[in-house]
Amino acid sequence: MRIPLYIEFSGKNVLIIGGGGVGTSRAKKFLSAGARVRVLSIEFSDELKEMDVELIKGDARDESLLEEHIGWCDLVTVAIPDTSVNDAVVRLAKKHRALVNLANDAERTEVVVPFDGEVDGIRFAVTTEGKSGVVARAVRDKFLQILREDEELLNLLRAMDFLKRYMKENEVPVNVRMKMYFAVSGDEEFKRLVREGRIEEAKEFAIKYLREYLEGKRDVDDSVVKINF
Ligand SMILES: C[C@@]1(CC(=O)O)c2cc3[nH]c(cc4nc(cc5[nH]c(cc(n2)[C@H]1CCC(=O)O)[C@@](C)(CC(=O)O)[C@@H]5CCC(=O)O)C(CC(=O)O)=C4CCC(=O)O)c(CCC(=O)O)c3CC(=O)O
Ligand SMILES: NC(=O)C1=CN([C@@H]2O[C@H](COP(=O)(O)OP(=O)(O)OC[C@H]3O[C@@H](n4cnc5c(N)ncnc54)[C@H](O)[C@@H]3O)[C@@H](O)[C@H]2O)C=CC1
Repeated sequence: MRIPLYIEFSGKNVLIIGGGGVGTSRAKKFLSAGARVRVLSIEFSDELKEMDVELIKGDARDESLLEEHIGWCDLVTVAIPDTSVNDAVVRLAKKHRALVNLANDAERTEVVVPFDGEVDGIRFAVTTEGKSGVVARAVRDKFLQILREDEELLNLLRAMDFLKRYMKENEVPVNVRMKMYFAVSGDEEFKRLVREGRIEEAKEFAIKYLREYLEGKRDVDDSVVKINF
């Protein structure tokens, strides 16, 4: 089963097999994340020729060539119509401990490159695992619209991010931090300030709440904490 992860790609080596439309879009994505990108292909798109990527002219059916470049990479993407090279890619990637993305075989791919979106620091990724890119795109757009219209949620993120940083900087112990996240975010006064977009006041309220708790002026029941690690 595949699980979602956000992985730092800067400094990682990515090999893309196939320099057509799909290979070019993958190259852009990994390059913008700071990866070193190498494209192995018979032909290259004009766009790729202008990009900061290494172009290796060759046929992926040549196994020694394939192994040389798979040995270099952390992740290999197959973006050619011919699925017959997939077996060799999967085998060599296993040998050299590289991750495999098969853009030409959604069922078999180890890594999925999802449709992703971001609104003011909230990131999400959507995949139908190959059932339909059109639908995954529509879901992505729907999520974007929902988040953009939810000013309250975006304000809550700003206030909660501030509270977390404040407590970590001030070395508030983790059990108290966990308690505060749930207690403060569930407090009616805090919620009202967030709803009304009064972020600075919400931040001040959160710090005051924390101080009162630490000074024993406020009692918070352990049951407010919704998760226990
Ligand atoms: C498994 C996966 C590969 C992976 O993980 O790498 C995969 C596989 C395949 N896609 C196909 C087709 C389409 N792909 C798109 C678009 C995108 N597809 C992407 C990801 C993924 N595509 C992964 C899972 C995503 C999921 O399913 O949820 C995006 C996000 C990222 C990217 O490609 O860089 C990119 C967004 C670009 C953007 O946002 O601009 C569109 C629509 C469109 O462009 O709107 C269509 C046509 C319509 C359709 O098919 O619905 C085909 C069939 C080819 C054939 O029939 O031969 C296969 C192969 C197969 O199914 O085996
Ligand atoms: N978003 C996705 O994940 C999508 C995936 N696909 C899949 O990706 C495949 C590639 O799509 P496009 O980039 O549009 O095709 P394309 O035909 O534009 O590009 C293919 C590239 O691969 C190169 N190539 C072909 N055989 C090769 C070999 N043996 N060794 C080295 N290079 C070789 C060609 O020179 C060309 O540059 C499609 O056949 C389809 O299966 C298609 C659409 C979307």
